[in-house]
Amino acid sequence: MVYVPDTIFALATAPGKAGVAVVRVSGSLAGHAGSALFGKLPHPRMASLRILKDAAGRRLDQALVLFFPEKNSFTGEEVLELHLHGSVAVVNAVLRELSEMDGLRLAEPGEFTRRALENGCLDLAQVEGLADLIEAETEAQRRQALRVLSGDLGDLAGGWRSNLIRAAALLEATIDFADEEVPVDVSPEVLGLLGNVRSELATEISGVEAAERIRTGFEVAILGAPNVGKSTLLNMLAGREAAITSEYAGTTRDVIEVRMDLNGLPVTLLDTAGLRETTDHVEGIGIERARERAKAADLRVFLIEQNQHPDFQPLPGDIVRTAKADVLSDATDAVSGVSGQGVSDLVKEITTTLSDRAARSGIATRERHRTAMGRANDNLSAASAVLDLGPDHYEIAAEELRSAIRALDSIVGRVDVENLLDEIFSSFCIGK
Ligand SMILES: Nc1nc2c(c(=O)[nH]1)N(C=O)[C@@H](CNc1ccc(C(=O)N[C@@H](CCC(=O)O)C(=O)O)cc1)CN2
Ligand SMILES: Nc1nc2c(ncn2[C@@H]2O[C@H](COP(=O)(O)OP(=O)(O)OP(=O)(O)O)[C@@H](O)[C@H]2O)c(=O)[nH]1
Repeated sequence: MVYVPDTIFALATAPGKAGVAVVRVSGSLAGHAGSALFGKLPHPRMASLRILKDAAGRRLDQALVLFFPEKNSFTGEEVLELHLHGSVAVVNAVLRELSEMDGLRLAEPGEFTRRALENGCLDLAQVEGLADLIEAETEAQRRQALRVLSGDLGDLAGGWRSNLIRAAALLEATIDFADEEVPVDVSPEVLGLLGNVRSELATEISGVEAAERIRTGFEVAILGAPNVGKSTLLNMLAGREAAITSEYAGTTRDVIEVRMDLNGLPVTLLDTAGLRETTDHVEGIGIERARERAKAADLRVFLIEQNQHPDFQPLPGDIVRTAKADVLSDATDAVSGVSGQGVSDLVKEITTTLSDRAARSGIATRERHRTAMGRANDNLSAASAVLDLGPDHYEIAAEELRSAIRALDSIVGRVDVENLLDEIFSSFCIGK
């Protein structure tokens, strides 16, 4: 018997009151569900205004409806979209009506996208891009996610794949004719192909770190002695009273986080406990946390009281400013969270530093991609090494090429990814 998946439905827009709410239905019964709710289906992919009614003929809502035939929809299945008045009562009534129809059930998180993947409408990298696009809060995140959703990573991997398949074919041809006179030595061409792929892999691998930061955010820690004005500066940067400030040294103990959008880059600012020797147990824990988070941060901003020698060492690339610019006679390279002096200059320096790092990102965005590319790269360097040993070793080289191709195929989910799917889709919201 042919397996027919359930028809699924869910609210696709955010729950709660809204101008319009979209309920999506996908599966072989989507068209039936539409006919049951409002009669004759509209032209495919054309919006049409209809009265939705329950099984007893009572009105549920007046809605714009869309029908996508099989193979011509987001999921690749029949899809029905109901653009409802966005009230809790309307949405609940329509969801209840759908749940009472035979063969229909509520979708699991990410299940629409999972079907798009299973039906070949999206590859695995595009699914990741879609997840990132929905999570995107800043411009850099949106642009990066959209690139992956559009298939750029799959295209890149596909290009490498073609080159490696050509290289493998050249080797196979030589292997097949091993006992005969082979007129041409294929190894220069094969090495050329491998060399190109390897250098592009190396570039992409080196960009993943920056792309991961764009995805998850850069961390910037504000550090300095107690009372130097770290919390006051954080509040000025955040534009709100995120951290408690006081004249008592040792006020901040937990790490305070503030999310910001700096020129399109997602940044988490960290306010930390003032660094000093202390006998206070709780303050000591705070200082330990401050040191750990500062170490892991992408960038550190050190605030230093004029004429004081801090007992901590800025790393190269870190930013150093003198505190309390407003009470200094010479406020060069100083900043004040009270008067705002030097703040825009500080923000500019943080932004420039992080933008330079973000610019190193390529197309690949995840550790998963880096691992796959790294494995392919290892296979290719092994292949290149054995090629130099002569035609007797071409079989081994060809095997390494096949492994490299398999590694690259895992990027788009062509192989070896079944176990990943649950993990990837569990992060989706229902209705996506
Ligand atoms: N109302 C609505 N808006 C939406 C979506 C949606 O599902 N519904 N999307 C959902 O995420 C996004 C748009 N993405 C979509 C991607 C593919 C298809 C689609 O029908 N694809 C078919 C046909 C392509 C074509 O004819 O050009 C296909 O891929 O075969 C629809 C929406 C954002 N906006
Ligand atoms: N004049 C002046 N006073 C400041 C400035 N920044 C902070 N202060 C004052 O300095 C004191 C300490 O400020 P905080 O922002 O709490 O300092 P902190 O570095 O977070 O202190 P800890 O939590 O103890 O590490 C408060 O009385 C602030 O009002 C500044 O730029 N100029």
